[in-house]
Amino acid sequence: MLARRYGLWALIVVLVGVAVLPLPDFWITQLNYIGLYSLVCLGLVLLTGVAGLTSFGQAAFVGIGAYSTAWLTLNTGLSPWLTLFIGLGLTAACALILALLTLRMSGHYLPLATMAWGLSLYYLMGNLDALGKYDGLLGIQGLTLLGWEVGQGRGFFALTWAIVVLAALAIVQLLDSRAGRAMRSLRSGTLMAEAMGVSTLRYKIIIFLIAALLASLSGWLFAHFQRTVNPSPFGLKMGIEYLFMTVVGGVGHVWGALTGALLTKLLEDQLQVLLPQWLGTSGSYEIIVFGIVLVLMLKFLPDGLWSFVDRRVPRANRKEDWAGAPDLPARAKPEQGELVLDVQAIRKEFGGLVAVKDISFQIRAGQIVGLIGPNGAGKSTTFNLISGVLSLTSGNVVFRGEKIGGLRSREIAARGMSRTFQHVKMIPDMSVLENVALGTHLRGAKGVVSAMTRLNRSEEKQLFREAQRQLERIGMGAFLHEQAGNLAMGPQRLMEIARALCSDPALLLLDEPAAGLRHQEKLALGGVLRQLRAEGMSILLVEHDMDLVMGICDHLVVMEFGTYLTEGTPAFIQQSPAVRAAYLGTEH
Ligand SMILES: Nc1ncnc2c1ncn2[C@@H]1O[C@H](COP(=O)(O)OP(=O)(O)OP(=O)(O)O)[C@@H](O)[C@H]1O
Repeated sequence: MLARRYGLWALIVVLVGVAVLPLPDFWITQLNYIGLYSLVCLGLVLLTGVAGLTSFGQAAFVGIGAYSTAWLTLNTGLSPWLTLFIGLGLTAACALILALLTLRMSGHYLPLATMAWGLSLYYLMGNLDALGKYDGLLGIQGLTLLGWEVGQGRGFFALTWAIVVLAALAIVQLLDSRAGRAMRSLRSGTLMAEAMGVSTLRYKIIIFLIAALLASLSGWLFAHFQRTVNPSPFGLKMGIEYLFMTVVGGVGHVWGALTGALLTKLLEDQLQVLLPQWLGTSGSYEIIVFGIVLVLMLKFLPDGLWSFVDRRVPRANRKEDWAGAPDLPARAKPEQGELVLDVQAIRKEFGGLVAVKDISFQIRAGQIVGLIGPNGAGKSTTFNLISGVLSLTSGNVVFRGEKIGGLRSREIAARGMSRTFQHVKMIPDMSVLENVALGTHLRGAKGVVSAMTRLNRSEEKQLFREAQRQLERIGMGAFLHEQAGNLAMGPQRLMEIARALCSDPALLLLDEPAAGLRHQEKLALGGVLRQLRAEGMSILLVEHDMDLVMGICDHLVVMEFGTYLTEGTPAFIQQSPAVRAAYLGTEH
């Protein structure tokens, strides 16, 4: 725990030591390059490690930062400190356009798109006369800061590493915030995040911009350090190398970016000298070694070298400093018995298959309604139509008097409907408390800049207080600091319910909450649901466990082959010959 708390200070002490000790200039130069690479890799940690978006095109953003300051300082005489911001602006504009064009792509299309823009920008730099074609631009001025030379050697070292440490710190703080939790939820797909009210595209764009800006900043420093720019350090090969460094260091860890940049650069230098000596011939043999190292790393240490350290350093529980935080604002709740949900002849067709055929039913405030039927009856599809995960073919859903058919799931969540999933969706490497705090997303407002600068602390306390309150409400107060991935199935499902409750819903949709639970856990779940109803919550339950359904539901709606079969009290449904026949698969 001490290691985590004082790790950053240890790094700063080492950096100051390097700056003042009489190390050979060669090593300072190497560390300067490592700092420049680290900035790009930090962006890749966010982009690839956190959001799961693979980019081979980061070197192109380095190029935009480098070329814009090179051209502007050489041709207009502007100060590099001004051209920095012009370069960042240009990068942001390019990144925004690329993000809007490519971030909706999934699978292998996004990495291919990043390669395409990496290649395009490389050839653009190499073919424009104004940018000196492949010879590039020469004679770029060094940096000075308040009269100090910081363009070379130790001055540049201090400047670059101060920026790297500040950027790393800002990202660490960002990831531990409302915005950061939303970003961390992106890796497991968009379904859960959207259901918690997160605009996943918006956060992907923000991450893409941050990564591009860090790369551009690195390019600005690079141009004034090298005093010359040409296209080769900004090509696809370098784009791949940045990703290589980050994966080797640990793409899921902020400090993995620095580790990867450091070790890759050091190894590259040593191999460039040693391999030709050993082999008795010159050539880029280090690339071959890197290729082999990467394959072995992906096989045996896929989370990177930093994960090796991370696993061995104990993690302290989050300090519980939110006891006195004020309550989050709560929405007005419907009166007992008021109509909350009115499902009006909803229909879903998948090609020729009618999965849900004109289903109608209602839920009133303070009711637990069960949606039951044999496998494949269309329950989950109905559930997804109501919560906005699937679009309606026809029909409508009215929630608290407002038509919500056609709205996105996050828009429906904002209106007070919250859900859990048939297969638990969580962020396994976050604590239970942090996972549940994701449910408060719509009730907070602080964004990326407040998180990076820690101006979000009072809101964070409110969000964590609410998350703790909801966990205690369902009897999970003892699990706050447990890593979510370590929980058994029962507590995982309860955690999802607590997360859904954090959004202050008027209607809770539970998709097979008892699936995979042991008998005692089912009894505990039944108790929690009864307690929620007693507190005025309305619940729609899709469930196969008939003991649970019959024991807690006020009203049941039965489906079969996508159609409405019947509805009524549990006692009525138990007696219904049509329902029995449906479950037994006989004619009725
Ligand atoms: N995305 C999809 N594309 C095509 N068909 C689908 C899709 N989703 C569901 N279906 C089909 O719609 C029908 C209803 O499926 P659904 O999952 O809603 O049933 P269910 O009652 O929830 O079943 P279970 O109890 O097994 O979860 C099934 O025939 C299923 O194969």
